[in-house]
Amino acid sequence: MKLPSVGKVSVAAWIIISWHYPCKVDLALGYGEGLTRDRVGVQDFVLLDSHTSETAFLNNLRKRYQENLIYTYIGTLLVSVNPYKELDIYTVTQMQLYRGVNFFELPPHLYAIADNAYRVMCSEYNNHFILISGESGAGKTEASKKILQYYAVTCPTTEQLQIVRDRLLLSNPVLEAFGNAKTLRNDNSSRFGKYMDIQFDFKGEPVGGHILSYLIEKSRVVHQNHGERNFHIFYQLLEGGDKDLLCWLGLERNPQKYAYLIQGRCAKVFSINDKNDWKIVRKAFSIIDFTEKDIEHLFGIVASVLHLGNIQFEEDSNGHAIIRDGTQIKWISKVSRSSQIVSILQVLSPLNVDLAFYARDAVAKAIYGRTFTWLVNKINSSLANKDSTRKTVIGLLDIYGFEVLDTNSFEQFCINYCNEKLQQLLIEMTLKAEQEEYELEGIEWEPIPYFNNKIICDLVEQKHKGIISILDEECLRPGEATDLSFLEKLEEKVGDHAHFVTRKLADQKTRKSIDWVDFRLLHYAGEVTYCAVGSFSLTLFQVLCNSKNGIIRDCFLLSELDNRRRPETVATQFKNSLMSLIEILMSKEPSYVRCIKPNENKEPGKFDDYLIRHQVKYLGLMEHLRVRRAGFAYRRKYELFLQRYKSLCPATWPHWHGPAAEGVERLIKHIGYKPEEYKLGRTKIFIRFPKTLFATEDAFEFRKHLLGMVPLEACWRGALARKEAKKRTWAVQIIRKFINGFINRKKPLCPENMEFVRLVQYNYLMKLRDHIPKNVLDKSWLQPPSILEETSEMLQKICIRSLVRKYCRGVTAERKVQLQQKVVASAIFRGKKEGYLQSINQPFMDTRLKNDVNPKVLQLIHGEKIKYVTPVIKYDRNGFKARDRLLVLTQSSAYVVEMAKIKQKIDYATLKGNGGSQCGTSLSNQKDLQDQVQPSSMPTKSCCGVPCLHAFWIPPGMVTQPLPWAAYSNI
Ligand SMILES: Nc1ncnc2c1ncn2[C@@H]1O[C@H](COP(=O)(O)OP(=O)(O)OP(=O)(O)O)[C@@H](O)[C@H]1O
Repeated sequence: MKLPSVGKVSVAAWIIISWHYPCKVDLALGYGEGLTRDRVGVQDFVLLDSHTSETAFLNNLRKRYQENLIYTYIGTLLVSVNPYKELDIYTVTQMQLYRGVNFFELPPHLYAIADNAYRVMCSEYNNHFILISGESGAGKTEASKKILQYYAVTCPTTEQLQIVRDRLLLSNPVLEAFGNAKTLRNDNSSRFGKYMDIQFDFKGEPVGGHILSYLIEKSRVVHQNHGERNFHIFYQLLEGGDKDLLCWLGLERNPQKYAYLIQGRCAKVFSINDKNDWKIVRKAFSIIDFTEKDIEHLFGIVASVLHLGNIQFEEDSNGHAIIRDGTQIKWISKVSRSSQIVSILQVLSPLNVDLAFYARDAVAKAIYGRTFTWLVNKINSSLANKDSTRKTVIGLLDIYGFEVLDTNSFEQFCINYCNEKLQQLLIEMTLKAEQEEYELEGIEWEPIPYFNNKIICDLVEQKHKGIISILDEECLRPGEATDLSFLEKLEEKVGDHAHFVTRKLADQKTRKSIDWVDFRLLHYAGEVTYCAVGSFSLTLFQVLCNSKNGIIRDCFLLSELDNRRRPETVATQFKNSLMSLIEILMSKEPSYVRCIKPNENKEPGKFDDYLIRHQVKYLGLMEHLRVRRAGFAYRRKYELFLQRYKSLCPATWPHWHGPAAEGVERLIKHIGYKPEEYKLGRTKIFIRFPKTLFATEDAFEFRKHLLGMVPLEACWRGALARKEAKKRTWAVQIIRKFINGFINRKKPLCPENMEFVRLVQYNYLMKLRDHIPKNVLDKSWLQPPSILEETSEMLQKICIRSLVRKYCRGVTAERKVQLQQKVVASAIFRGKKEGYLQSINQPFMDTRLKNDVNPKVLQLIHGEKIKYVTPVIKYDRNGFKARDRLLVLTQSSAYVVEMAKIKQKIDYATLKGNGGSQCGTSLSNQKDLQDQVQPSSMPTKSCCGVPCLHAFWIPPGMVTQPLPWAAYSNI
């Protein structure tokens, strides 16, 4: 299966395949006997018979290259020769093959390096980096992309993390569009340095990333050598951008119309499909979280740069530069939203024409350079993992290769200085560190000479005496600095350095090849002649600070101008960023990929002996091989070694009580290490061959399965990390849910507010429990939150009912009668009879009501004398009682009367008249009353055994006993 282009397709499908691929542990095969080992030459230079011979080295490399075996090891370092053709070795099947397999079991491959770093990271929980180096066109960027793909496909992941992984992958096409260009050496040459951290959580899932970029080659924006192009994005925009976009930007599709795009005379390149790449970049933007506004601003800037390049100046009568045609300026101010750029005119007008062109280019370079930095920052925020749990990282360093051009400017100086630093790092971390360690540990060792390029690094970076310091002084000192004054200073201060030459210092023969404004450095990789440098105008900077284009404004902060401190020059900034990069790398475990460019013509199958020999030499591969060959592949502190492998020997398992060194001795004796396979140092064991270590590791794996245990320390660390991570994740989730819930608290119950509402309900109910009213008179009630208003109302009703029931149950029969009378009295008199309120607390006297009731009232219904009046208790469908009617019994009939209506009549009849004076009025209305008093069916529900009619009040002297059922049967 072939990998689809990373820019286009999500890798989820590959992951599903690889997810189930089991770890290969095949003890029966043994190391070095794997079925898949290739047998062309030697796959590890350490096995080369004449390991000191450069020719033998090249022969092996060539032999393998011709068989399309582009990878060969030197121990754990991978040498890669650019095939310049598609090989069938980057498929998902290949990835699966390498996943979880010990390093030397399979033919050398990038995947083995990537997998090894990953597995060590997971088991030892430490940070790693893979340094990919080599000259321009050697295949560094391709290698780093392939490693990234490998992790994307083989690492465990969740659906949620799919986005992170896609962003990691898709950051590449965007960065390449803005940071890569066609050069003579490479059609897709990275014109910036890149260090990318891939962050993994404790489960080994890729959860985020971070990119550091180094010094983009800004000069390319305004000038390209013959056969080279500007950055890809310009051509992609013109070729792929739709009509409307180009129209809005004021651009034409034809790149020949733009001065900044045609200096190399190769706007169209056979190997590059700008249209297609544009589509990938556009899609990538949406995945890595760019808003339409960001994109609009970004292309506004790209277009402005093109318009800037087309501005032409001519001389006015005073010899000052004036702009020939204002069209470009109009477009610039429109698409970059920066009318301030127009005010460059004022800045430029006192300049002569040459300086005006120079200033125009300086603006273009500065805008582009800073926009690139903005772009990287933006990508970083989309890759950022906000979870603060500890993560381990694997860093991929793909930095521009050593470069020698016909004219080498300040940028080449920086690129080559960077390569010196990385070479120095390699020396420090391998050759030097290794040999020092043997000495320290008392291991017998014959030192291997190697060229230490520290002397060149010092020449460039030393404080006060180095080239960068001298450049800083010249740039920042008062008075006008010129290229020549800078060169003079260099000659004065570093003139006697063995790796520095100028025309003045050179011997007769060399002199001819160095110009008066040049200086030459003898780098570890070869000689390079540099010409002097220019600087950037502060006034132009000020203009750009005021732009309305968000990106331009972000890129040119006015605060930078306020800085009273001595400003840092670009060279010093670069030096400092390299220093911190080295620091970052030094704290991690290294893996190395050394890329070799096989020929200058990008031709597949062509192995240029001379060119490759040169690279083998300056990459220090022979020295590395010699150290590897004489040295030891692996070393470990006794304690750690014993801790890991003690289960392999009965004497050390489960505990060894003596000194760790002795324990290790017993252990390796038991396993059967041969004397030539190891050495015991003061604090560490040194194992010469990887195969010995891997055999031990496999035996350990096997043993683990036998014992049914898991790797204790990894498991323990994993468990701790998991626990901590779980706790944090839980806390974060709760807080997040709470905030979300609070925001959505007024919405109907939904997943967003569910937890919050439950929590609020719980808290309210708990509080309510402690504040519940204690008796029927207590009317207080805890104020509910708005989401609980309805519930609270219901609860309050239930509570009151329960209190009332409780109260009623406690009422004596006598009091009950009193209350019943009071209720009826209330229905009749409340609000209508003076002194009623005062009478509430007074118990009724036997005679009182009798006196109060006007006898005429009792004759209201059909003129009959009322024998019995009582509220009817009726149960509705929900079981609630209603007491809105009265049962009225006369001598001949029973009536159910709506209380409200009869009250009305009673008002007229009794209360107002209170003695019968008005009663005539009322009686004249007898017909009305008749309508309201209708016979009703009997209530069917019973609440106390008696059919459901309760006499609350029996007017004294009328009916003294509840009537038997039969008495009502005619209702
Ligand atoms: N493994 C590979 N398989 C096939 N082709 C490759 C491989 N590696 C590199 N190439 C080819 O070589 C070209 C140059 O490679 P790459 O861009 O990776 O070089 P580089 O070392 O990063 O150069 P620079 O320093 O200029 O960025 C690629 O565009 C590709 O065509």
